[in-house]
Amino acid sequence: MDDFFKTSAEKTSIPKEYIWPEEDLVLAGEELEEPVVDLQGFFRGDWEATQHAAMLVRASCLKHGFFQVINHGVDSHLINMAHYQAKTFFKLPISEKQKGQQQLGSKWGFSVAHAHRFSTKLPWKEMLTFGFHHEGSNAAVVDFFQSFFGEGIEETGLVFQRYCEGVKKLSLAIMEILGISLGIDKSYFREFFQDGNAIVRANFYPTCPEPGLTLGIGPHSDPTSVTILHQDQVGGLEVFVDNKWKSIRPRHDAFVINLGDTFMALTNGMYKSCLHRATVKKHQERMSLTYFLCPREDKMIKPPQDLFSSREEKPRKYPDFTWFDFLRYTSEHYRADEATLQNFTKWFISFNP
Ligand SMILES: C=C1C[C@]23C[C@H]1CC[C@H]2[C@]1(C)CCC[C@@](C)(C(=O)O)[C@H]1[C@@H]3C(=O)O
Ligand SMILES: O=C(O)CCC(=O)C(=O)O
Ligand SMILES: [Fe+2]
Repeated sequence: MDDFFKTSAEKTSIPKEYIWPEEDLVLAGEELEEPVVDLQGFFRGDWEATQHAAMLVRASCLKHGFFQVINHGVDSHLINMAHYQAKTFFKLPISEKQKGQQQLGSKWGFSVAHAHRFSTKLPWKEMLTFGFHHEGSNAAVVDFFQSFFGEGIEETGLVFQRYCEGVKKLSLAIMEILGISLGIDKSYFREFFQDGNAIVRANFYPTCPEPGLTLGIGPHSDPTSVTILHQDQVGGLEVFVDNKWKSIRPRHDAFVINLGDTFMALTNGMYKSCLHRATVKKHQERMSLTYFLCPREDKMIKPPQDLFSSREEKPRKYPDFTWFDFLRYTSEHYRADEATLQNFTKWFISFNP
């Protein structure tokens, strides 16, 4: 592990714990031609533009669960400030960052490579993770930063508090568009997530002496509902479509949206959760900010009536479960990969026949 903290010039190779199997390292061939969905018309209340946006969202969610949004309503200055604060945090001495070290059994705080949880296929990244409640106190994020890292980090907390409030609004707008795209009541999913929360994470991917042997994050779909991600201009995010890894060209004006397993279950498998990974680079470090939208923990994950029928053509694909059950599975029993929902379903049914 000590190697991780050396400067890139000092490193000649990477520790074996960071080396991924060859099948996970197959290079991306081309860029994904995913739709960029313009939300301006939706926010203005323009019916035709909203239908067009919903149609693009539907096509990409039926296929792979990935799209980008522009004119998303989150202030670009606020996004820049959030990146700046996150970068400033990751550049602190390791001893400062470790003051708020993620503890075993907790999701929150600073962690390097999940090294306290896993011992192989470690991701080449540092993370800072905290929670954000949609209906929580408007000082909760500031409180998190102060209690984990002490005084002097208030500005970072304030910026992230405002950033989360902006992204929360976007997340609920996306829920409305997803509802429209599925032909159900447009407020159905917005209301479902209104009292939800988010796992918020800044990912920092340092430069790597052997980028061809490791990954910033391995192939997985997010177990959460919808992920709203903002990345810098370096690039590294890749999505698995048509049996190939495809790279995503970063757009500063866009948020990346990818569906997670919980949303797939909420649509009875109709919309796909997106299989993705992140690569790292030899000479460029990279950063991304992720907002993993989650329902309230006791909410039942069950598709709305229109998306299944008791007759043969649309049977239920997953059991009724709560987000609490699924979250516990992915934090205590299973490291998220491409088959999380499938394996959770088997595991859950074996305990709840
Ligand atoms: C519920 C969660 C588990 C993870 C953090 C949130 C949402 C996404 C999950 C994760 C990012 C998927 C890939 C594997 C993982 C271990 C990671 O590399 O960070 C996952 C997260 C986690 O368990 O911390
Ligand atoms: O950094 C990225 O582009 C991807 C991050 C990611 O997939 C995750 O944090 O779940
Ligand atoms: Fe992810």
